[in-house]
Amino acid sequence: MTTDLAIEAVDLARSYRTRTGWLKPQRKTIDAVRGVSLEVGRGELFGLLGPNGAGKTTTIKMLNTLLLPTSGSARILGYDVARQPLEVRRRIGYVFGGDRGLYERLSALDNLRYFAELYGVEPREQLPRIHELLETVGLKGREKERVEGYSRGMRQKLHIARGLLHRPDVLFLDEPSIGVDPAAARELRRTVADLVRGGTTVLLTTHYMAEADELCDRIAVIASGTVRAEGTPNELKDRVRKLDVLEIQVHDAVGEEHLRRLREIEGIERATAETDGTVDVVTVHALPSHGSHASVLAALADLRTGKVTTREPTLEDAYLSIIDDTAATGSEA
Ligand SMILES: Nc1ncnc2c1ncn2[C@@H]1O[C@H](COP(=O)(O)OP(=O)(O)OP(=O)(O)O)[C@@H](O)[C@H]1O
Repeated sequence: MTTDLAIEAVDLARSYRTRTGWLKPQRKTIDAVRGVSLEVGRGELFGLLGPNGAGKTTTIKMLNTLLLPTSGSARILGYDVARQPLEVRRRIGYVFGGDRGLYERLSALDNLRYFAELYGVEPREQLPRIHELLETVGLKGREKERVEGYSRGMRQKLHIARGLLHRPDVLFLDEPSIGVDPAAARELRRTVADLVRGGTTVLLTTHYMAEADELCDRIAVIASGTVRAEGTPNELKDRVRKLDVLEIQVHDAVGEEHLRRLREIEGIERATAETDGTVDVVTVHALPSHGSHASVLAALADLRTGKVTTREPTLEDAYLSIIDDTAATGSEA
């Protein structure tokens, strides 16, 4: 079967039926994914971003045949996920973040041997393939150690090696860098980029915007089960390029009232505050027409303010603006 598309989803939807309450159980339907359409070309690295509960994992589970869609359809390399699941499974790998799925008491080598057997890798091919993958993910030399002594980054690399044993054409990576330190996360990104250079198609979910910006060819932002925006990282950033982003350090606690005052200033589209433990940082997205910074500082006049900086909008700014629009149109679930 030949097609240029590695992943194609058309109006994919999935609802879950749950029961709430104990004495008087009530049935509830959750529409986790409500009509997602996506096209990912062969060899592309495609990112799926969205807040908690947006429907990313549910979408991935339908694409990798773990869940049947309630409606809509999807094809992987031309094979239908509902009607040809075995053809699909042979060609995909699935790596999810976290601690599940590895045997702690076994070495990395024995884990990979076990999974190679399970995935039906030819016995003669198993060891060479395992050593090649240990090299690819940077675990060579540590393969005889038990997984229980592995750091989180090493486990994630081992997960990736496991997902690649049967040479899948399409790899689903669900939050691969969750809980991984910055240096290990950088190495993981390098591994993923190398895979894509080698021709593997990757669908990645992540909550780390810098990671998505660095890695992804294209991104879909999903919220409340539907795609809210799609494009290259630069195209998404273009949505907020017209805005000035202002960051103000504040040495007192910033309250809701301050943010409300800021949002009332004409030309200010968004105001948020974050703390790094010692200092609060207020971030303001403003139209260039909003005038001087004086009005912003006036709204924070009762606080001790420090450095004020302006910077280029990032993918995170674009993402937050897309998610804000979703909330503003009242379409949150
Ligand atoms: N097995 C299930 N039974 C009932 N509801 C579920 C089930 N799995 C997911 N959901 C619900 O479906 C919605 C989408 O969940 P999903 O896990 O796909 O989101 P997500 O975007 O992957 O979130 P996160 O970033 O938190 O992993 C959520 O409201 C979630 O509570």
